[in-house]
Amino acid sequence: MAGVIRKLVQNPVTFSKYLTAHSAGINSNVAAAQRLFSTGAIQFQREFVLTEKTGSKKNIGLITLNRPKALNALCDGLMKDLSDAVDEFEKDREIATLIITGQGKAFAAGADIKEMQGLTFAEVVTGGFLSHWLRVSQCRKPVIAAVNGYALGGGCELMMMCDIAYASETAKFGQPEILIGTIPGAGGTQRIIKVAGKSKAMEICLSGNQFSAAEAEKMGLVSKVLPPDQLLPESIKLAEKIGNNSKIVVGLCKEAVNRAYETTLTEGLNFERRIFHSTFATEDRQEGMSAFIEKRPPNFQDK
Ligand SMILES: CCCCCCC/C=C/C(=O)SCCNC(=O)CCNC(=O)[C@H](O)C(C)(C)COP(=O)(O)OP(=O)(O)OC[C@H]1O[C@@H](n2cnc3c(N)ncnc32)[C@H](O)[C@@H]1OP(=O)(O)O
Repeated sequence: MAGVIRKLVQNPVTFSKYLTAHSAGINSNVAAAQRLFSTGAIQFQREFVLTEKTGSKKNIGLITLNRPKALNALCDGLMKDLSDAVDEFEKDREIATLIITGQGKAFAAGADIKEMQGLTFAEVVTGGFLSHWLRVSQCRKPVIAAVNGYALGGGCELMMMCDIAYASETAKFGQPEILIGTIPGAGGTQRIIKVAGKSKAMEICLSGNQFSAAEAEKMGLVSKVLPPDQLLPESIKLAEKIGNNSKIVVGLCKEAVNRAYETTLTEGLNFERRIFHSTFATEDRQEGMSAFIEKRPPNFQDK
């Protein structure tokens, strides 16, 4: 029974037809499927994105961009699915850390050129184009990009929206928009410069040249380069390490680090001090320090 339902839910269209067809009939199957969803035993498989709870405590939300035939080109549907998946894991109190990776030989080969090709200025200005794109950068929980292959254009920008990036030795990066008559539109001209400086940012954005994972690591775009078979296990290990800390304090720490992007050093230092003070209002700060003194591991309650 569970096997049948598992197959059905892996295809949302089939599943929704199934639910309709059986609404008046074999309701026990429907109820069983709903039970599996509600216990989290099965995650809803969207058209362009797979989600899975992983790690030894099942507290890591793994999101896999799943449009491999088009090298995970970021069409509107995929970005909507990605945004929904981030919503799902952000709401789930058990999930500590998110990981985004790609199916096949690409992380993402950029925005969908076929979808953009016919658009006019009026359509992109008035049509809410890019409206789903901010979701990853607005996630309160830490997000790790596990870059398995091409991260080009919007794919490189998506990686930079994440908090930490690990890359496979085979990954390729670049902002090739200039080669197709446009410019990066989701942070490429703004975020590379913060880590790599003006000369590198200009070189990357004006030439459209691809660069290797080793170069990305050297310029600080990714923090670790790994053999392909180690990419996901090492990303999960890092996500679990982060997940062992207090969720509330991790969220505050992420906010403080991100503030450095947006503000002056003096304002950033003031903000950091206030956030530091605010951790003293949490039970987890008390627990962490007590655990150290009592020479035992902390038992954080996310309070
Ligand atoms: C919805 C929000 C939009 C936000 C916009 C934000 C601003 C961002 C702009 C961009 O990202 S512009 C796109 C930048 N990316 C590129 O220019 C890369 C394009 N792809 C390539 O250069 C090559 O595909 C490759 C990555 C170097 C790989 O080459 P390879 O020879 O190995 O494979 P292909 O045969 O070229 O590709 C396979 C398959 O995938 C389709 N495809 C690849 N990239 C895209 C893409 N960006 N958009 C749409 N489709 C893509 C490619 O067309 C092939 O499919 P078929 O044509 O054979 O059906």
